[in-house]
Amino acid sequence: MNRKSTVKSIALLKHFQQANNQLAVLIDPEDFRESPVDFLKKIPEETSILLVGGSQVSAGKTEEVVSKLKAFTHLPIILFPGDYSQLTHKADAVLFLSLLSGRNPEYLINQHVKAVPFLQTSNLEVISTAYILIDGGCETAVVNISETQPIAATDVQQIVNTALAGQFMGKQLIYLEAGSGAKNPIPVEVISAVKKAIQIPLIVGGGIKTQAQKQAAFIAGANLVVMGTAFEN
Ligand SMILES: CC(C)=CCC/C(C)=C/CC/C(C)=C/CC/C(C)=C/COP(=O)(O)OP(=O)(O)O
Ligand SMILES: O=P(O)(O)OC[C@@H](O)CO
Ligand SMILES: [Mg+2]
Repeated sequence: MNRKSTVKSIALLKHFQQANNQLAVLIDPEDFRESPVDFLKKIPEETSILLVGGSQVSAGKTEEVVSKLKAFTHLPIILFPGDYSQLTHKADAVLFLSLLSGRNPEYLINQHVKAVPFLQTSNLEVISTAYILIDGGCETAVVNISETQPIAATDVQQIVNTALAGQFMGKQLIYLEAGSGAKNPIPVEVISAVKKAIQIPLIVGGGIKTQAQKQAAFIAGANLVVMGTAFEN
């Protein structure tokens, strides 16, 4: 497969820091039933990262899907876990998400403590990520699972302050999330305000379905755009 397979040779955080206009495709292990070969053929040629994770995934599913994909692609696979039980040695890295928009200690710190015994036995690259949920105009899985509220898309000050708080805490990435299948993606005004304020790479995802929406997110300052639902069957 003629993709950007060179990415794997450098640490993935470095890749985020150095590259712009990157596309990551999100695979929800719980819903992944097609052949990995067909899936890899269908996603855009420009895809440089595969994210694997879901808000609720049954035991063993993530490892099974990562192994299947690994057999057919050199693209780096980064876990995007809704729960520490999704961790697997078969992936290359994990977004160590802390849900900073919410006030639920389980998703701010407790999942992380529970992940440590696994991580101590693993070579997974751990990428500390400030995960910020913005209202995308509909109910989303992350809101339901985490029992937290998203920040209103109009509250740009609170979003910027949350992102900067994450940076000051030492997070290595900011992820602005409208929620999987969101009606409204993160507004470009929000992306550019956050981008202007922070010095670390910015990931944007949720509700991005078209080339135009993806391009708008890049122009506003997203280093990496995540698309999932658009490529689900
Ligand atoms: C630190 C470790 C090991 C895990 C992080 C645990 C935390 C803090 C998670 C943040 C909250 C959360 C539940 C995130 C889920 C992110 C995700 C994979 C969303 C994708 O959602 P889908 O499962 O595709 O949604 P649908 O149900 O709509 O398909
Ligand atoms: O499924 P979509 O809406 O593309 O969202 C991708 C990702 O940001 C969800 O966590
Ligand atoms: Mg899903």
